[in-house]
Order: sequence, then C-alpha cells, then structure tokens
Amino acid sequence: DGWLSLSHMASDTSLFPFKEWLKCQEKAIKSYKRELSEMSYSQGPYVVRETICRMIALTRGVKCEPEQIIIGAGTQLLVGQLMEMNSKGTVVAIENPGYVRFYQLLKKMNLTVHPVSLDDQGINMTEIESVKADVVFVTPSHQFPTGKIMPISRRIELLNWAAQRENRYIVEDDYDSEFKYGTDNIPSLQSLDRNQRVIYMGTFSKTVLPGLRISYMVLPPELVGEYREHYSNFIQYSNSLMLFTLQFFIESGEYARHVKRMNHQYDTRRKLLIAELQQRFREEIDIEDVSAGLHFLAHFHTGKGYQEIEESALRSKLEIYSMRRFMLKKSVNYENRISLVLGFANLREENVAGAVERLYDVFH
Ligand SMILES: Cc1ncc(COP(=O)(O)O)c(/C=N/[C@@H](CCC(=O)O)COc2ccccc2)c1O
Repeated sequence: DGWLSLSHMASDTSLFPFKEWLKCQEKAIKSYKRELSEMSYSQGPYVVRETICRMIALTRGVKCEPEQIIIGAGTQLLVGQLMEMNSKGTVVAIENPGYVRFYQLLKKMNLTVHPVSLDDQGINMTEIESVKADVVFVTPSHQFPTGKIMPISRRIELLNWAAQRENRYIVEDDYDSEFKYGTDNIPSLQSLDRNQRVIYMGTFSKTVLPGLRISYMVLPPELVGEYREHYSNFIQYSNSLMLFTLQFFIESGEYARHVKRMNHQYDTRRKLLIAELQQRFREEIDIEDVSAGLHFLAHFHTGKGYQEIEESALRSKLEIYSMRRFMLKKSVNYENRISLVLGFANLREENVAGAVERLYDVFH
C-alpha cells in the first residue's frame, strides 16, 4: 500500500476552504482591475500591507505601519533582500539545530555565519557574544525544529543585547506561531522592542497554502528608507491577484476561521499520535510534548544509527525527517539515541496507528 507521512513539511489542504478562496478571487478581479493592469509597488500593494498590519497587530502584538511591511514570494527571498542591504563583513548567528535552508542561503552570501547552540531557554547568549554576532536569527514562538518556546526572560536578554551596540539586529522568524494548543501566545519579540532592533518575519505557507509563496517582513522604520534606496528598481515577485485575494480572505474573517478550525484539527491529531506512540514504544521513546506547531521532537532509545533508520523508513514507505536535517554543523551524537521531527499535518487520523506501526518496525 501507499506512503504514509510523518513529515513536518506539510499542511492539510484537504480542509482548505477553496470555495471561499475562489469567491475572494472573483471579488479581487472585480475590485482591482486597474491595479492588475499595472506592475505592483516593490513592497507589494498598499491595501494588502494594511490588512497584514492590522492582522499581526491583533494576533501577535506587532506594532507597525504598512510602510514598514515588505511582501515577498517566500521568506528566503526576504532574508536575501534584508542581508543584501547590510552584508559587508556582517556576522550572523543562527540557531543550531535550525533551519538548514536559511543557513545554506546565508552561507552563500558574503557573510560570516555561526550556528549557535540552544539551552533550555532558547538561543545561547554567551555564544552570541563570543562569536561577536551583528545579526541573530531566532524562532522564539516555537523554535524550529525543537519546538522550544522562548520565555520572556530570554527575549528581554536578547533585546538588551541588541540595544547595546549600533547595527545589531534580531531577525524574529515567527514561523508556526499560529498553532498553539492550550498555552496562549507569548507576544512577539517585536512588540517588546523599544530600540527598532527587531525585523519581524511571517508567512502564509502554514496557515493558507504553501504553494502561494506569500510571506512578509516588518522593517524597523529606520531601515525602510534604506530598503527603498536599495530596491528602487525592484518589481514585486508575488502575484498581485493572489495578494488581493488573500486581502479579501483575511478581511472576510475566513482566514481567522480557517486558522481556528485547523488548530482544533491539528490538536486532536497531535494528541492521537502522541498517545499511539507512547502506547506502542513505551519507555523506548521520549516525546518533547510542546503544545504548539505542526510537529514535535521525539527521542528513541536504540542501538541503530541515523543512516539505518532513514533507509529502513524509506523501504517501509514512511516519510520521516531526522534531526540530521537540522544539525547545521557536525555535532556529537548521543549514543543509543535517535531524534526524529514528527509532523502530523499530512497524516489522516485513520492512518495514525498504521504510521506508528511502520515506525515501530523501522526501529525493530
Ligand atoms: C524556520 C522557517 N521559517 C520560515 C519558513 C517559511 O518559509 P516560506 O514558506 O518561504 O515563507 C519555514 C518553512 N519551512 C518549510 C520547509 C522546512 C524544511 O525545509 O525542513 C516548511 O515547508 C512547508 C510548510 C507547509 C507546507 C508544506 C511545506 C521554516 O522552516
């Protein structure tokens, strides 16, 4: 029989309100014929930036004006644009384990990039000091991939660090912040920032459709002028029709309803998967049960190595990603312990037991 997926790189589009989306698209065509006949402004259409501004002020406490928002066709593009602006000899610190695609992107630019380890509060401040970082990339809402939620104390430490010297910035990648089960959201770093040191990044990949490629960043006011100078000839890559459709999708309340519905769906599925894993693996498994996001970390006590586990999963048609994908530099491996990032967005409830059974066979 077919593949089963425990991948974190997924969202369950079977529940996406395509009918409502299409209605919003029709409205967008009717309302914005003139705008669609022109190239869109480099930062993206003003009305769309206004809607995003209002939304993140409500949901994440982000304080900004539409002028500070840059829309981009994916977060990688925005990271590239941001770091292009101040790349000469800039030293970047990035969480390790972390997001390999940012790490690879940054290393290709003429930047010095240091993977920095995590302690139980998130990114390690001592290491940030010792590598003499100028820009620090963090995922405070739900550390990617370990899931840690950065406590207020560490957020304050980070903001104080940034305020100590000119040209220090924090890139707050608020990925996966929309999915919180039980614990309510800690306000964004950006909402606590008093010194214009935080660049806030968000995406619609997990809450709408990953294929749309609609992401955004919020620049501190002092960087907006620099951005406009640097990118005066830039034409926005994102598709204006999709942007105007998204605007209506958000303004109609459909977006908020969909995120709420998906929170319930994913919470149920997450609990089911955790229960099934605990019941099947018993003391062989340690689950880092952070009630947020669309995946969690699980550690398995085994004599097998990563290579063997990954190959065996392939043979069993079980899609899994191990921590090897996120280790940005060779790190000592805990003996007799394999860590997997287990996602449940692509796993239907009726397949949970089957997926866990296959995973059990992979380890035995
Ligand atoms: C840490 C982090 N920050 C931002 C983003 C968002 O990037 P954007 O989509 O360009 O806006 C991702 C996406 N990470 C992606 C890959 C994770 C990986 O490579 O391991 C997640 O991929 C998908 C998400 C939803 C549905 C399908 C796939 C990020 O992992």
